[in-house]
Amino acid sequence: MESYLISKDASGLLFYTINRPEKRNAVNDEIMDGLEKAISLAEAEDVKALVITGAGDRAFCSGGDLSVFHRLKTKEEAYPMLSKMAKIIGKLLLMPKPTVALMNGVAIGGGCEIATACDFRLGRKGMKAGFVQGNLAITTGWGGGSILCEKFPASTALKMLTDGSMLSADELLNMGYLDHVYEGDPYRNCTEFLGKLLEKEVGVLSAYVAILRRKWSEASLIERIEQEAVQCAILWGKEIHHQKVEEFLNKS
Ligand SMILES: CC[C@H](C(=O)O)C(=O)SCCNC(=O)CCNC(=O)[C@H](O)C(C)(C)COP(=O)(O)OP(=O)(O)OC[C@H]1O[C@@H](n2cnc3c(N)ncnc32)[C@H](O)[C@@H]1OP(=O)(O)O
Repeated sequence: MESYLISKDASGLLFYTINRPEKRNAVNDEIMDGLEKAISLAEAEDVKALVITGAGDRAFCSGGDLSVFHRLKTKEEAYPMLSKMAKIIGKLLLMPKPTVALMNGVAIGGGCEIATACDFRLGRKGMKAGFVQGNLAITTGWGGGSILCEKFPASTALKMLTDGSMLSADELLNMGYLDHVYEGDPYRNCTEFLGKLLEKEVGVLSAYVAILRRKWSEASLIERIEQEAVQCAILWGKEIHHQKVEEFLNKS
């Protein structure tokens, strides 16, 4: 089974689907590479927006694949992985087309970081999301913390990050993290939410998103994302982090 799927519909939407439902769509190197490929493909003239989603109805993305990444013990071993995904999420953040996180299920840790980098976030009724990294004695490491602090009020962002709790779809909607909560077919709900955006010329969409991208570039957001990866790698190398990951893997 392909670990990710890339498809394009007639209305100009490019879909990137994380296809590892048996691992709650956890991110490994292949998923990172697939996301980078989808971001590149979305630059095509006929693409109006990039939609990121997950296979199945249990999880959007459960973050980094702990069964793989827990082998990374030191900050020197963790940094290349963190920096690789931080760079890809930086490309997602600044890509010249609108982006949508179609959150078909739970989003955890790095899964929230991917969603936060998108322009719009749609959540399936009943889904939950949480920046749980603090519970694993690390911080976000793929840029999600820096982007959250850029896009949301400081207290909202800091509470989400330091709390490390799973928040319900209604809570996420009320705080403005989700733009819409949907029931039923994800594709239909996504196209209905985008609505008249899909009638606009690509040049208009690109010009509008450029206003946001320019703001974030001038705020040195890419540099801040890189610093976040460096900081996460330092915490990653500490013993307490490895103990917390072992606890999760032993639970499983
Ligand atoms: C790389 C760091 C990155 C960052 O911060 O930058 C991070 O993302 S750190 C955070 C990492 N993610 C997590 O801690 C989430 C761990 N997973 C869970 O809490 C649950 O699995 C959940 C809530 C996603 C789904 O719970 P549910 O009860 O529906 O399923 P199971 O827990 O039974 O899991 C099914 C199956 O999937 C495997 N699984 C789930 N998440 C991950 C993961 N992140 N990495 C690796 N494997 C994962 C789980 O082990 C089960 O596998 P099985 O072989 O069936 O035992």
